[in-house]
Amino acid sequence: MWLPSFSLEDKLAAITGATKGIGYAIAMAYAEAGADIIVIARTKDDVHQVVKEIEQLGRKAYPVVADVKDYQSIIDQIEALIPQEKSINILVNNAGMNIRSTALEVTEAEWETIVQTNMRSAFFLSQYAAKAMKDNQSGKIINISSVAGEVALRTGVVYGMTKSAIQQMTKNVALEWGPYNIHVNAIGPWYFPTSLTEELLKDESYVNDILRRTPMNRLGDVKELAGAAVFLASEASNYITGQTLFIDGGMTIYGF
Ligand SMILES: NC(=O)C1=CN([C@@H]2O[C@H](COP(=O)(O)OP(=O)(O)OC[C@H]3O[C@@H](n4cnc5c(N)ncnc54)[C@H](O)[C@@H]3O)[C@@H](O)[C@H]2O)C=CC1
Ligand SMILES: C[C@H](O)[C@@H]1OC(=O)[C@H](O)[C@@H]1O
Repeated sequence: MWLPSFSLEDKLAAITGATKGIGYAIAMAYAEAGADIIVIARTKDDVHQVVKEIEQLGRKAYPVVADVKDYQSIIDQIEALIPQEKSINILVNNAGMNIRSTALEVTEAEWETIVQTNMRSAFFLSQYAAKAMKDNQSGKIINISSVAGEVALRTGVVYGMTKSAIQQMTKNVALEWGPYNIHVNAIGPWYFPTSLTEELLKDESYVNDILRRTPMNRLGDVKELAGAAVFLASEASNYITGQTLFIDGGMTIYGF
């Protein structure tokens, strides 16, 4: 057999921000690939709606209603919810947000919100998941970064800093946890229509600016990102760790 397995059968995946946009696409693709899902987001009704959709696929789903800034609440809910004999096999640190202030305008409050949401939560949830993965000598962590972690965007210095940090964290913990067979990778999207980008993408001239920087001359579709997320969660990526895979229509290689 040469074709590796892309199946997530019998795996338990925890996904932050799993009720909308990229996180929702990943959650549904993982369920279709056979995984049970811990659905983590802030809005109770949204979380329970996604739980229902996953159960309709024949998978188990566990609702965790929390703000990732309060990552301890997430850990406590997971500990209370999942059966003793189960533990997280896959963690997707997806939840993220941006406040698009210029560097001269950024406030400390904005800094704290962006840093705690995008960076601190990802590290401490990774640390929590990795402890069980180390015992199992197996695990997959996928961090959702952004092209903003690789190149300068006009959409906020603090956001870009957190995404660069996510890419560096991916490398560092991949180095430390490689001996435990824990694979840690990141995905760096360019623009995908979601609620995070909805307002921006209503501006035709802004979209034209995006397309001028995009060799494929179009925005992404979250379904095109879900496939890479399944690959990085499956056995098919078992010798890949510490990498950031840019899913960007070619944007990060566009020189001139
Ligand atoms: N949509 C895009 O064009 C791009 C998105 N990204 C990244 O992809 C990830 C997902 O973004 P989208 O799906 O576009 O956003 P979205 O806003 O459509 O969905 C984000 C999800 O995360 C949840 N979330 C946000 N802050 C949270 C918090 N503090 N606690 C718990 N849940 C929280 C939201 O409720 C939602 O379910 C983010 O990390 C973002 O930085 C990166 C590059 C481009
Ligand atoms: C590509 C960026 O990550 C994108 O830019 C924004 O303004 C949004 O915050 C998205 O994350």
